[in-house]
Amino acid sequence: MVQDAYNLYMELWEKIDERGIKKRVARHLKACRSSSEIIAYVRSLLDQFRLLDLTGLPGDGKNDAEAIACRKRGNGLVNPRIARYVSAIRFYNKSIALAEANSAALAEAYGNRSAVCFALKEYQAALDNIRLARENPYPESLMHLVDKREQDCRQLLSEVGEQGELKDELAAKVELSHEPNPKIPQIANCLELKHEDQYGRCIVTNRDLKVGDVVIIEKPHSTLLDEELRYLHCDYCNQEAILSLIPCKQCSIAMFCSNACYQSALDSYHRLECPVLKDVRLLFPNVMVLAFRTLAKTITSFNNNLDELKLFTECVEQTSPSPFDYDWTTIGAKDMYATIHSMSTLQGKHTAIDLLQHAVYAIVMSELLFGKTSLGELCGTNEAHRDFIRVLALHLCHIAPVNFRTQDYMDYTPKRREQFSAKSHFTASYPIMSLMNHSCAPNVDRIDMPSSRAIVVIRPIKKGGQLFDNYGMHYCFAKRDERQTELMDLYYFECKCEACVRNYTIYRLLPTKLRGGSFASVMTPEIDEKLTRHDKRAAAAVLPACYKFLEKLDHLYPCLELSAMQLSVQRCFQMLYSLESGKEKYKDICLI
Ligand SMILES: C[S@@+](CC[C@H](N)C(=O)[O-])C[C@H]1O[C@@H](n2cnc3c(N)ncnc32)[C@H](O)[C@@H]1O
Repeated sequence: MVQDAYNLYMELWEKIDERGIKKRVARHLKACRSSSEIIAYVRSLLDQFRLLDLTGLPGDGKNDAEAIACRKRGNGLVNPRIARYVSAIRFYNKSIALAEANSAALAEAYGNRSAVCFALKEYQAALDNIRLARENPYPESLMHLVDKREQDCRQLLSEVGEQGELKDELAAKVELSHEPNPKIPQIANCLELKHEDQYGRCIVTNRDLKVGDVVIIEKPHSTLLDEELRYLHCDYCNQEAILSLIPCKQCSIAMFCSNACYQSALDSYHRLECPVLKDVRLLFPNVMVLAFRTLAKTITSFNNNLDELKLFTECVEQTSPSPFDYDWTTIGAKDMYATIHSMSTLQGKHTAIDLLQHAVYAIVMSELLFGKTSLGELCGTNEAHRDFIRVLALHLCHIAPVNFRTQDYMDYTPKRREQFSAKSHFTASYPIMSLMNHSCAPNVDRIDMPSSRAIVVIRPIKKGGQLFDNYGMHYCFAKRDERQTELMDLYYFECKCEACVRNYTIYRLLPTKLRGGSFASVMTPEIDEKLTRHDKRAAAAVLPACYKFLEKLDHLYPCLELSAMQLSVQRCFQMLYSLESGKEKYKDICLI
């Protein structure tokens, strides 16, 4: 088993340290005039210490024996005395992912999933799984069980009728609060891009914005599903699909909610990444896996024409376009990539050690692509092409940690007081939103939705003011020194936001500034109790009053009441708009 890419880079750094050549290596890296030189130098160091050995990687592939073992683990959980059906389905899904295409192991895994669907009263899903089982060599000896189940499903469906998903009338669509920009319909027309010496590019408003205004609703360029959800959600659209996931025919990693999603993934990135996805997941943290997927998607969108892609990236680097320069009503995949390629890379600000780390990552990614995917054949012995891929990988490794973000969904957590809680869903790249700079006391918040993200104003912003996002370092939850160190380490800037300049205190120590029960008059104990019970109607009803509170009392900022209200608003957003696990509906049938 080889070590992950982080440990590989650490080992390289230790060897450099042992040899007493740290300073020399750092000087050399900082003096490199191009990414190509950095890559060549780091490669020579890896070779010198004989560290780059990827032969021990497990690789990927179908494995019937493992598939059968997983199915048996699932079977252990469907015993009526245990009745952990949802956990069982996770094992069946893993079994489906691992089983050889067109095998009895695959057929049986579908067959067993159909049994659990039946137990969960999901009769249509049970029939779909029975069809999938029959499309594969399902054992004749067990066929009578499936026949009987099929008959029962049809009978029960004809009795109860097909139960369409209950449409949630409260899950209203989030909409922009102002006219959309005609060329960039995902943003309000009042937003403009500016450049300021202190921040670089930033987004400002040309009109007053009030609390509750939704000003951006953006779809991601690329996403990467959280590892824990691999056997529960679709790898392409990220939706929960526990009863209907189908496997990639080649790898044991990606599962999809439909053939349409499978095909879309293949056409945009999965065909190229498929042979190495398991290794890449093993070797890299999520943001870097998304950098890798972005690389695969980009090569694919240029139809593997590396010369054209090279010319294109050179042109983007010379002209430095911003996402505001494109007409998004007609934008194609290539220009879409330009909006990623021109994201902030912190060019020139990297420390030598970061350059070393990212170069190691880029080299490992490229080696996997050359060694195990069709890109090896495509590049052949063309060293210029290989060099270009390494350089492009390095560029994306610089972009990813600064710009790619994770977003949440609401998982069903029956053991907690609040039955749903936010859990990591996927990592995503958003070209427009990533132009927002950070403040430890942000004036906007994010609404995570199933396949997009919205930006909503949480403090009034005057005409000409900048929209400030929060990069995970909020003054309520971390002290100034801690925030500043973190922001410098990750994003290379010294934060001079109002919370840093005025040294706002953390949440627990914030002063209360309202006399009487003004906060409690909006967020009454009764409403709070309803929110705890996940009452969406209550969340929708209380939001306008929360906005009014934040708008009217902003002059008292910072204080406990305003921060508490911002937290309540975030809680309402999650309840109303985030993807919510459907597992709750099985709570009376089984243990989740
Ligand atoms: C995601 S980008 C934001 C957009 C960026 N300004 C640009 O030009 O593309 C993050 C980078 O913006 C800069 N930045 C963000 N917030 C900042 C702040 N409060 N002060 C100074 N620079 C900031 C830092 O260089 C940071 O690494």
